[in-house]
Amino acid sequence: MAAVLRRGAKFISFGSSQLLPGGCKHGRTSTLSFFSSSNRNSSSSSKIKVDLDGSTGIAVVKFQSPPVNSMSLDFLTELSISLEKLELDKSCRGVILTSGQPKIFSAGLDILDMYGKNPEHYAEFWKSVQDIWLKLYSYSKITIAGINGSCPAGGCLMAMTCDYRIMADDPRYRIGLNETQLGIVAPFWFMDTIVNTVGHRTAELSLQFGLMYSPSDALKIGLVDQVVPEEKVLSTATETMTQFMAIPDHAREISKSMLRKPTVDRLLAFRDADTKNFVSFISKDSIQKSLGMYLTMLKQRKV
Ligand SMILES: CC/C=C\C/C=C\CCCC/C=C/C(=O)SCCNC(=O)CCNC(=O)[C@H](O)C(C)(C)COP(=O)(O)OP(=O)(O)OC[C@H]1O[C@@H](n2cnc3c(N)ncnc32)[C@H](O)[C@@H]1OP(=O)(O)O
Repeated sequence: MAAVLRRGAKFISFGSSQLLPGGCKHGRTSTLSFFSSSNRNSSSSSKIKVDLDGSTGIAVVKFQSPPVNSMSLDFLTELSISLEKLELDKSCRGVILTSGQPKIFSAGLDILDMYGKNPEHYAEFWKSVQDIWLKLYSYSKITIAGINGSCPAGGCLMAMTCDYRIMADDPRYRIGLNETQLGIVAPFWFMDTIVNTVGHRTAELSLQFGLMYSPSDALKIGLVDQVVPEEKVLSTATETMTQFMAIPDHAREISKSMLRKPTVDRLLAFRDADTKNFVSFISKDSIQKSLGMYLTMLKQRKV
């Protein structure tokens, strides 16, 4: 624990907030590529690229929203549509979520969607966050996160919805639910998800301190399942997918659903109340002030 906190102390501090170790800067343009082979089915919206290999049944869903794949309303909407199409596509049996941006899996929820907007926008944004979680946590197909970069807060939540997590072995990368570091509180279903992933005691420490883990520490607590060299993330995800695919789909699917249904049902039962809570919490002057300071710090932090 002390070791984890010491590592955490390397984060840049600003008031009560801390940042992930930086150093990487990103271009804001991206190049889209298309496959022509008849066995491959590629589609690309502006933020999500889908490459479905019909011969294996594996779809790679790549986030390509520079600079940091933050989960904006547009990002979430495009991802939701892509996942829905793949779920309906009988030729797809499994989905690998990964990033096309260097050093970042996803920077989590887009803070700009939670700052300086009106309550209607906050409600629409929050419903889209709930929607992507509900979709992924109850996704019938196999999901594997190929975590090829840092993965704070909402990024970590998205990775935790997957059936298996493989993280790149780069000590600069971090993963975790760091909400308390921003002065905000992870909602109950974020908490349920981490409890289901690492167990109650580890989740308590993790959530209260807003801990961000290196790949090796994340492996120790079971937040990720495997750590491999970065260049092997995708091939390892494909190999792992093949192992999942060896299990009869219906048996695997029903097992997943039985294990996750109580958690999914809890959000479904309180979805409207959760949206109201979010809107009222995020609209508070004190929270807006914290987020504003955090954004300023993010923008000023040039190394
Ligand atoms: C009782 C409770 C009831 C209800 C609940 C209520 C509310 C709370 C729930 C909210 C749950 C929140 C979940 C979240 O996901 S919040 C987001 C958390 N994310 C972070 O803290 C990550 C912040 N970012 C970083 O640490 C670094 O950017 C990162 C990812 C390590 C990358 O570092 P680096 O490569 O050096 O890149 P920069 O820092 O220079 O960033 C480039 C550029 O991107 C902007 N940016 C970064 N992250 C975000 C973000 N999450 N949203 C929006 N914009 C982001 C950054 O400002 C830079 O912008 P610039 O214009 O300067 O280029």
